[in-house]
Amino acid sequence: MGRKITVLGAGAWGTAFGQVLADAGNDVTMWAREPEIVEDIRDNRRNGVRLPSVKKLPDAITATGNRAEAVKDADIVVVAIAAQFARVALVEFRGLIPEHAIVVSLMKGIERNTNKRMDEVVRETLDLPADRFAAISGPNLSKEIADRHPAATVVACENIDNATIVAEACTTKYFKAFVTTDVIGLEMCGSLKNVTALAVGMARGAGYGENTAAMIETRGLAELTALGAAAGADPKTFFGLAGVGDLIATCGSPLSRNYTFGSNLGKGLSVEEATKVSNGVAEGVPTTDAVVALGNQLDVPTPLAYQMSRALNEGIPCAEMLAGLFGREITVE
Ligand SMILES: NC(=O)C1=CN([C@@H]2O[C@H](COP(=O)(O)OP(=O)(O)OC[C@H]3O[C@@H](n4cnc5c(N)ncnc54)[C@H](OP(=O)(O)O)[C@@H]3O)[C@@H](O)[C@H]2O)C=CC1
Ligand SMILES: O=C(CO)COP(=O)(O)O
Repeated sequence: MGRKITVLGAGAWGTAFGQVLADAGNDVTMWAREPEIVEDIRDNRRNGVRLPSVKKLPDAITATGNRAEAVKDADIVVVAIAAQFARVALVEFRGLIPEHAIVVSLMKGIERNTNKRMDEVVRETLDLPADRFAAISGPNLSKEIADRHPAATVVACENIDNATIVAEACTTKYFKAFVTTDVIGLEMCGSLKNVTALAVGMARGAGYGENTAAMIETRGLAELTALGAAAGADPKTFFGLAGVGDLIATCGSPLSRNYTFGSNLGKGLSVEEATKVSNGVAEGVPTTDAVVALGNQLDVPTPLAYQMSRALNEGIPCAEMLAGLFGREITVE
């Protein structure tokens, strides 16, 4: 049975996921703050600004810039806003979202200054009980999914029945959703892999090859697993689609904004220059410092995030960033 689903944020992933939801038989309303994007989706079934590769979105997608109208009677509300702006954007929806609706986050980031995950930010801002919050994360490069290439993802909710409702709502012939109750694990995977992708991109941009990339990915995985476990996640989550799976996709593709941002740094661009040429939000950039802070808070070493933070804040070159990953002492892997 098709549901009424609203997507807040018509960026690349919000729009591509809206298409998945429409393909799965749901009625989809996109909310965007820019009138040009609303009009383009509503009148032309296009999002020429954020997802130009899709020439025609499904007829079951419409758009509005009116918040109350967007979420009225929604069964599911999907949030796909740049993580650092989630709080400020969502506060405007407080009290508007129907009492029964499940709220789903697609976002992959940790909030700067509070060091909070998106499940914490969304629930706090909307005053939402845990059983009505779900997160979706996995190897989901938006352009490939918009092209309907086969892919899979994971839906996490403390209430497995609600995770299943969301998974069913986004299942199509080409998009497969698995479920879990490990919300913290899923959030940590999605956010922290972006820091690793920045570092791998930087190494690639600097001209380093497979050994270097494999070293960063493996050490990155160990770091995000340790931090995730300390935050309360199930370590097994890090070895599934949302962990290793997303690391492989994000660290291996120029379609990733984080990888590309890092690659531009590795080629010698400054953070300002890399930001200017970035095609959408590179969540790893603000998340890196939040990961270092979270590591300090939880007493977990985060050498990769720390060195990446030096690259972003102090402009250290890639060779120095990588040299700083390891001490002189020989340790057990
Ligand atoms: N692209 C991908 O492949 C994937 C992305 N994700 C995650 O999904 C999230 C969204 O990514 P994506 O859609 O690709 O990013 P984009 O950069 O394409 O879009 C970001 C969206 O956030 C909106 N936004 C930013 N600031 C505000 C604000 N103050 N108020 C309201 N809306 C705001 C933007 O609106 P505006 O256009 O007005 O600026 C835009 O709709 C990120 O956390 C990302 O990590 C997860 C999986 C895959
Ligand atoms: O999360 C993603 C793929 O799963 C998208 O990565 P980027 O945000 O780096 O583009």
